[in-house]
Amino acid sequence: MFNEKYIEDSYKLAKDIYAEWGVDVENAMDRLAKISISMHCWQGDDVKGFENPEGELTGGIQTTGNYPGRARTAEELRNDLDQAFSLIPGKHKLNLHAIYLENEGEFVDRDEIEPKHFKNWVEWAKEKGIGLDFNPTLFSHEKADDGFTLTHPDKEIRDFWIEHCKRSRKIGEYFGKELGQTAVTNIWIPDGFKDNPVDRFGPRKRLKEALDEITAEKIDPKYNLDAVESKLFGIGSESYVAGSHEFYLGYAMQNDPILCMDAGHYHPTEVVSNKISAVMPFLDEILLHVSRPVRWDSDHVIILDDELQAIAEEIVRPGFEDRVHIGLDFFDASINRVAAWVIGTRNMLKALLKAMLEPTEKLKEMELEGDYTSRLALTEEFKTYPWQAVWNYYCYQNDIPVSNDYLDQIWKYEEKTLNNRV
Ligand SMILES: C[C@H](O)[C@H](O)[C@@H](O)C(=O)CO
Ligand SMILES: [Mn+2]
Repeated sequence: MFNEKYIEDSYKLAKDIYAEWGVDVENAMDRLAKISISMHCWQGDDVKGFENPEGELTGGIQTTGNYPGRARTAEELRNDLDQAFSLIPGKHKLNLHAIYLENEGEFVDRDEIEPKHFKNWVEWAKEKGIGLDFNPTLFSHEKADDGFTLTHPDKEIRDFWIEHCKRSRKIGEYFGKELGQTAVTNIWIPDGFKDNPVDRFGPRKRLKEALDEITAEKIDPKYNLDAVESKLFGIGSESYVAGSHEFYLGYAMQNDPILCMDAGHYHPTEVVSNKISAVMPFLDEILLHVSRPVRWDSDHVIILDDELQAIAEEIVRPGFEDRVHIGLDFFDASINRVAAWVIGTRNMLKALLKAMLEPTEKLKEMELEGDYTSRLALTEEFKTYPWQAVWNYYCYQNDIPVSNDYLDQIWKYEEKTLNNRV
């Protein structure tokens, strides 16, 4: 157990050190407490869901690893989520996919989903006092097996997926009404070509028309916000993806949906952190899928690396917390899945706190005066300022295990619960 005296003493020291720079650590902790991270359900079961868990994961995304203990039912997944949330400070949200419906033994196809299939999730979320977000699932289905959904040349298939997305928005609206927190319903489609297409325009035109039809019914943004997620390429769609960044940026600028940017969905030399300030002058709100691509869109658990820190800074420095919805998107089946959630979500929070402990206004002044030497010297120094003492205190105050102490709970849960799932 982390020593309480050590936590309190080091916090006091850190508080004084930051105060020298005019940084109020208590304000930073209050600011952090207001941020809700949307934790994704699909880390808990390798994106299998409960519609057809034996089915194959398609859409050009992949989980690798066979660590024991994957959740096999909604109840198991909720128990795992309870365990994860108990090790993360703050009140957060859960991001659900349509395939996480509860269909009471009956097959419910994607064009038939209704709010009632998610009522247990809503009851659970009410009990926990958390919000829910939603995603239609346009993969892992026979009607998506050829890699096309909303852009499909066959109108019947397109209509099937349009109906699925329409119903998904109504489920988002239901979440918003029931839980008193706006749900974000995010559309991601895998549609694309392995090799160079002749017609690049046709699928994009069909996608625009499909989105227009999906969003034709106005839903009060108090309850549901639509989001559209772009991608550069996927496995099997290396040459062309219809829903590219430019496509959805244009769509979001002309229409209501908010833009979703996933950290793994760009060329490896491009970073989402640098895109936030570029789109914010034009868009009211955005959604992020914070992920970690390693050589490809591999969806590794996010670590406290430079890009995660830069994303946090780009949210915090301009004060965009109310305009940027922070969602996580990673799925690693090679490690304890509850730990994956806890490590990734704690890292997102750490990065945000670290950014909140920066004397941004002073650094901006230096920049405006052209003193780039001080800017560089200080931004480097602040990297090793005692933010960790503040983070530890924040966890301690929230009654959440401090530092690696949370691992004890992970191992106990693994032994008592996860290891029994054979
Ligand atoms: C399961 C998610 O919807 C999926 O990861 C999507 O958000 C994505 O990023 C696909 O590459
Ligand atoms: Mn994503």
